[in-house]
Amino acid sequence: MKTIIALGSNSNQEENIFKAQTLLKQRFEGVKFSDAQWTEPIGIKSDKFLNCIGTFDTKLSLTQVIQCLKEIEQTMGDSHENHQVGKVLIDIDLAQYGEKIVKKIIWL
Ligand SMILES: Nc1nc2c(c(=O)[nH]1)N=C(CO)CN2
Repeated sequence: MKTIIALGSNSNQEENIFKAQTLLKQRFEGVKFSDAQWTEPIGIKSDKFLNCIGTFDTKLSLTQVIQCLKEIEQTMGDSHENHQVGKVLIDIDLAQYGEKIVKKIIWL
């Protein structure tokens, strides 16, 4: 299934986006990334976000893809506690799975 994901970080941004891209390449063969772009934080007071989009083709189900993205976030140390204080180490959202829009990307 053709899949679109959105990556974002507002803390140690360049390093965290790079690390997430590396982990995603290990999990999803052939994943391609857009250039990363700096964006103003939306909905929270924080440092700027570094955002990018990833696309890949997968045989995994929608639930499995979401689970896999969550595991990568956790591996990188992202947590609810950090989010509560406005710190997003890494956010990897499933935006589109096949024809299904799973989540609107707010910063686009
Ligand atoms: N510009 C921008 N703003 C955000 C983003 C994001 O990725 N980019 N993610 C959020 C939730 O994690 C909240 N606000």
